[in-house]
Order: sequence, then structure tokens, then C-alpha cells
Amino acid sequence: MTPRVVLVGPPGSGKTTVARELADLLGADVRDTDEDVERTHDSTIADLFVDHGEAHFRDAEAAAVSTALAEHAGILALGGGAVLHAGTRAALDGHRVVFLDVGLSEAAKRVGLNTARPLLLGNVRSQLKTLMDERRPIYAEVAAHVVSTDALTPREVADDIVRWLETGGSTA
Ligand SMILES: Nc1ncnc2c1ncn2[C@@H]1O[C@H](COP(=O)(O)OP(=O)(O)O)[C@@H](O)[C@H]1O
Ligand SMILES: O=C(O)C1=C[C@@H](OP(=O)(O)O)[C@@H](O)[C@H](O)C1
Ligand SMILES: [Mg+2]
Repeated sequence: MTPRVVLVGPPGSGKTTVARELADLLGADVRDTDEDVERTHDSTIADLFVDHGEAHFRDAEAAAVSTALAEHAGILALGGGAVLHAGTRAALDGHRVVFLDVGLSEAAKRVGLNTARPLLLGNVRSQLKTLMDERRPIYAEVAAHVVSTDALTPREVADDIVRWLETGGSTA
């Protein structure tokens, strides 16, 4: 089994939201690796970071991605940092990966002061800038299609992905 689409991109790019829209449009199931990690560990991501540290979360996340890639046939949203894991990048090879891109200002607006994202605590804008600068080449490398989401609603982003699928939706 293989997901129809895997969504990657920075926090606030809309992966979780667009995955649901896209799943609705296609009549597919939706899965989000952040939710998988929280369920498996019976903990919020914020608590996992505080109690066990980021490295522990990244290992748990890599395991969740590996499982979801193997058993999920619908739309899969990854957490924004999942692609930092070399094993995950290798595992994404051959999948239909879409990079939801977003500019710094729009991403900062979308995530706001939401405390569910422990990496962004403190100066949200500067944390986001650092991680977006570091990760943009990685998202681009693993993806076969990019959607610039700044001026689009989640539904319009999902529509773009449907059109891409209809025209072939190649793997990276
Ligand atoms: N294209 C969009 N336009 C406006 N707001 C959006 C868009 N995509 C997502 N959002 C909003 O931004 C916030 C973060 O979205 P989310 O799907 O959680 O992003 P991610 O999973 O990539 O971190 C949510 O409040 C969501 O409603
Ligand atoms: O970018 C990151 O490192 C993270 C992004 C979050 O997911 P979203 O990208 O869905 O917000 C979540 O996995 C965790 O807070 C770490
Ligand atoms: Mg998300």
C-alpha cells in the first residue's frame, strides 16, 4: 500500500488542513504523523519535547512516518521537521510528495502564538525563519510538486493538487 499523496512543508504551510480537504475531495482517508505520534505515546508533542527532548521526538516521528508510508493508502500529512531524518528522506523516494510552500509572514500569521509547536516558542518569526531557511532545499529535494500557498485557501491548494494528480502526478 502507498499513500496517494504525502504533504511536506514548514509549520503553517497547511499540511494538516489541506490533507483533510484533499481527502474529502478524493474520498480518501487522511492521516497525520503528528497525531500518530501523540496517540502511540499517549502524549502531546509539546509534552514529548519537554519530557524526553527533540531527539526522542524525531525518532518517534521517523517510526510513525515509516509505518504510515507502509500501511496508509490515502492522504498523509507529515510534521514539518520529519524530512530532517535521513531515513525518512530515503523512505520518501518513489512517493508522490507535495511541498506546500509558504512565506515567512504568512506562516507566522497562521501559526500565531499557538503553543502546540514547541520549536516555535519564544520569537516565532525568527524561529520560523531559521527553520525555513535550513529546510527549504530539503523540502524541494524530496518533492515532485510544489504549491505556493500564500495567496490560496486550503481548498484552492487541494484543488491544485487534484489537478496535478489528474495530469500524471509523478514521483520525485
Ligand atoms: N492556505 C491557507 N490559508 C489560510 N490559512 C491557512 C491555510 N492553510 C492552513 N491555514 C491555517 O493555518 C494554521 C496552520 O495550519 P496547519 O494545517 O496546522 O499547518 P501545518 O500542519 O502545515 O503546520 C491553521 O489555523 C489553518 O487553519
Ligand atoms: O517543524 C517542526 O519541526 C515541527 C512541526 C510540527 O508539525 P506541523 O508542521 O504540522 O506544524 C510538529 O511535528 C512539531 O511541533 C515539530
Ligand atoms: Mg500539521
